[in-house]
Amino acid sequence: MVGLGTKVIVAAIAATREVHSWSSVARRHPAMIRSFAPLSAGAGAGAGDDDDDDDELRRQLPSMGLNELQTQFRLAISREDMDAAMMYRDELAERVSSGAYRASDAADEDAHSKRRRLSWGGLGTAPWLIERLQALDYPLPTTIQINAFEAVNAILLNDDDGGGLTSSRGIAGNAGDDTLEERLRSQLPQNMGVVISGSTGSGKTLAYLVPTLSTLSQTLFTRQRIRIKDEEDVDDLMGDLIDRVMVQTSPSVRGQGYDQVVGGRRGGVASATAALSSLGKSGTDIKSPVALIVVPTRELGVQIALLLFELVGGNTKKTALERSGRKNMFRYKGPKGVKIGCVLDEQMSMEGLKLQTDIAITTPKYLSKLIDENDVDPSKLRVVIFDEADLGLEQTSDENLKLLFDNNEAKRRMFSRLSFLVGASVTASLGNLAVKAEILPEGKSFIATATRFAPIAKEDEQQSVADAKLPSPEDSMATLKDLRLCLDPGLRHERVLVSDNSGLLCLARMLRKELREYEIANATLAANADSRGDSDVDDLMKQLAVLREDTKDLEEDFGIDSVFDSAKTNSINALQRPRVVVFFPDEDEARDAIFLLRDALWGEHRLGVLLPKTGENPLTIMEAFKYGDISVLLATPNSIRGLDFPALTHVYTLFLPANDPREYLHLAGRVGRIGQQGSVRGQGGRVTTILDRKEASQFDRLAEFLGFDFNDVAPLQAEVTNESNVEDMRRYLEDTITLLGTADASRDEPIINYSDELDESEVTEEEDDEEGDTTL
Ligand SMILES: Nc1ncnc2c1ncn2[C@@H]1O[C@H](COP(=O)(O)OP(=O)(O)OP(=O)(O)O)[C@@H](O)[C@H]1O
Repeated sequence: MVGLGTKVIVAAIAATREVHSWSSVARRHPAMIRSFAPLSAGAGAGAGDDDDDDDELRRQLPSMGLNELQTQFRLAISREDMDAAMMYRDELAERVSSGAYRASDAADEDAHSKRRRLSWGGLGTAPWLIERLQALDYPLPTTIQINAFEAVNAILLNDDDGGGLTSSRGIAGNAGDDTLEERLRSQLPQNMGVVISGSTGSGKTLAYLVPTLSTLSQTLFTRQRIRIKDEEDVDDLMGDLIDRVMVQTSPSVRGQGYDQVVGGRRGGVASATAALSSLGKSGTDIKSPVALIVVPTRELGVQIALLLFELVGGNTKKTALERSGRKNMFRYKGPKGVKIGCVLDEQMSMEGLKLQTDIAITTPKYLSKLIDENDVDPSKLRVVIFDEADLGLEQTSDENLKLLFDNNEAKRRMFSRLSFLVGASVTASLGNLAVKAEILPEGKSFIATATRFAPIAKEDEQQSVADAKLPSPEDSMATLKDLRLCLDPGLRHERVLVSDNSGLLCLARMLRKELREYEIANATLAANADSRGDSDVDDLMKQLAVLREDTKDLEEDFGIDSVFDSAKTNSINALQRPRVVVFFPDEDEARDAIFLLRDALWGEHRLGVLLPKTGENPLTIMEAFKYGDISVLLATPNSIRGLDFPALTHVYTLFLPANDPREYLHLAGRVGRIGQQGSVRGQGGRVTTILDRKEASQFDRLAEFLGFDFNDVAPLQAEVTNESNVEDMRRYLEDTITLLGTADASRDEPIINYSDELDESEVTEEEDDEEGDTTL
C-alpha cells in the first residue's frame, strides 16, 4: 500500500492535464516523493497481475465510446490508479479535438496554450464558476464542453475584417487573460450561433450553461447590485426541491451584494463600470430575463433548472451533511440571488414568470404567451438556447421563432446575442429555419462536437466544402450537412426475440436474474473484503491525510482538491445495485404492466412510473429515482428526452419506437452516459430490446440505419428445476399465468419512418476515429 500516495499525487496531476510534469513535481517536493515508495501492484496482487490488467485495458480502449472513456478516466483518478488514468488520458488525447479548428496563425500555438484550453480556467470560464464547478464535482470539462467553449471563443476572437472566421487570431489560449465577457465587450453587437451536436450523455448541458454563465457573469453581478436597493428576503430555503426551483432563487443577496460586484475577477478588482458590459447593457432594467432556455418537456426543464440553480450557488441536497463542505453556499463567490424562472406547465403558465427573473426556462408551448405578456422581451435576451433543438424547433412555430430572433430596425438589439442549438439528433434541417440568418449568421457560427469544432462555411462555400468530403481531421470548416444522429458507440445493444406475447415474462425473468447476479457478486466482494480486513482503507485514509498536508501548495497551484475529495468519498469498489428504465410504447401499456411487474419482482425491486397521466407527479418520481428510492422505472420515450439518471445500469424496451429512429437513440441514450458506473468496462451501457419474433426484421433495419451492432440473446427459460422448492414452483406458475399474453396483441407492427431528412449519411457513431495531438 505504500505506493498508493504516489499514485494519488500523480493521478491528481494527470487531472490537471500535465500543467507540470511529474519530474517537476519531484523537484519541488523531494521530501514528499521520498516518503512514498514507487508504485506497488495494489493490495494482494502481483506485478504480473497488474501487467495483465493493463494489457487487457489497452485492448479494450479502442472499442470504448467517448462517454465511457471519460467516465473511466475520472474513476481511475478517484481510485488513485495512475496507470489506468494515464491510459485513458492518452486515448482521449488521441480522439479529442483532433479536427479542431485552427486559426490561420495557430501553427505557432505553443504547448502551454494547447494545455490551457483543456481546463475550465484556460477556456475562459468565469472564476467564480470554476470554483463552483469544482465544488460540484465537475473538475474537468468533457470533450464536448471544451469544443463548445472553444467555438464561442473562436467567434469572439474573430477580427470581422472581411476575412471570415478563418482569419481569426487564435483560440482561447492566445487571448491573454481576458474573460469571455471582456472579449465580448470589445466587440460590436453581433449575433453568434453554436450548434452543439454530440451523443446522449456527453455533457451537452454544461457545454452551453458554462459559456452562458461566463458570458453573463458581470450582467448578473450588476443585476444583483441593483436589486440590493429593494432587497428581497430570499434565501437558500430548504423544503421541497422542485418548489425551490420554482421559487427560483440562489442564495440570499442580503448584505453581500456589493462585494460580489466589485470582486468579480480572480486576482483583481473589476470596476463598477466594467460590470456594465456591452453584453450586459441592461441599464437599470432588471425586469426582463437575459437568457432563455427552450426545452421540449417539463421534466427536462426542471432538470436544467436544478443544475443551473446549483451552479449559481443553490443547494439541491437534502441533508445538512450533503450541503456542507465545498458545496456550502457560504463558499460560493458568484452572483447572489440569481433568479431562474420556469414556465413549464399550465399552473406555472397561469402564474407567469416571477418579477426580475434572470434566466427563463420554458417549452415551445408557452413561448408566445411569455412574449405576449411581456414576461420575456426578445430584444433583451443575450443568450437563447434550444436544448433538444430538433424537437424544440419542430414544436415552435415560424411566427414564434421570428418573434424571438428577428433583429429588425424597429427593435434592433444593442448588444450581442449568442444562440445555442443543442442535441444528439440535430441535423441539416436546421438549414431550413426561417430565422437561420439570425440564429446561425454567416461567418459567426460554429459547429461543436465531442471531437472537433469548426466554423460553419458560408452559403457560397458550402458546396465546395461538401464536395471535399469533409470532415477530416484537418478540416477548418464545417457545414450543416456534417450534422449526424449521434449514437454513442460504447453502448451494448441486445435483442431478445420472444413469442406469444411473453415479453413481460421475459423481462421479469431478466430483471430477477440481474438482481440475483448482483447479490452474488456483492456477497463475494464482501467476503473478500472480510478476509483482507479493512486495514487497506485505513491505510489509504492515513496516507491521503499526510499527502494532503504535504501538497497544500500544489492544490493551490492547480486547484486539485476536488480530486482528493472524490478519492475519499467515492467508494469505487462498492457494487451498484441494478437500476433500470423499462420503455413501453404508450401510457396504457405501461399502466397495465405496473401491478403485474410489481408482483413478479417479488418486492425485491421498487417500481416507479414516469408517466404524465398516471400515478404520482413525474417530478416527484424523477427525484425518487435519482435518490435510489426506486430502482425500476417504467416510462414512455416521449417523457424521457434529455433526462439524466445517475447510476442507471440498463435500459429495456418492450417495443420498437415507431415512426422515428431518433426515439431509439434517445431511449438507448439514458445509459452509457458520462459518470454512470453501471456499465461493464469496455462494454458501455446496456440496452435490451424485447420483441415479438415477427418484428425481428424491423430491428435489423433500425440497427443498420443507426449503424450499431447487436447481439441476439435467448430468452431466459423457467428458473425452476427438479431441485426447486415449492415456493419457487409457485412463483413460476404465478408468473406464467399472470405475465403471459398481457401485451396488446392488436398493436400494429411498427413502421419506422426513415425520412429523407434523416438519410443514412446523417447517422454516425461519435466521430471517435480521428487522430490528434491534444494532451488531456
Ligand atoms: N465536466 C463534467 N465532469 C463530470 N461529469 C460531467 C461533466 N459534464 C457532465 N457530466 C455528467 O454527464 C452526464 C450527462 O450530461 P448531460 O445530461 O449534460 O448530457 P447530454 O449530452 O445533455 O445528454 P442528452 O443528449 O441525453 O440530453 C450528467 O450526469 C452530468 O452530471
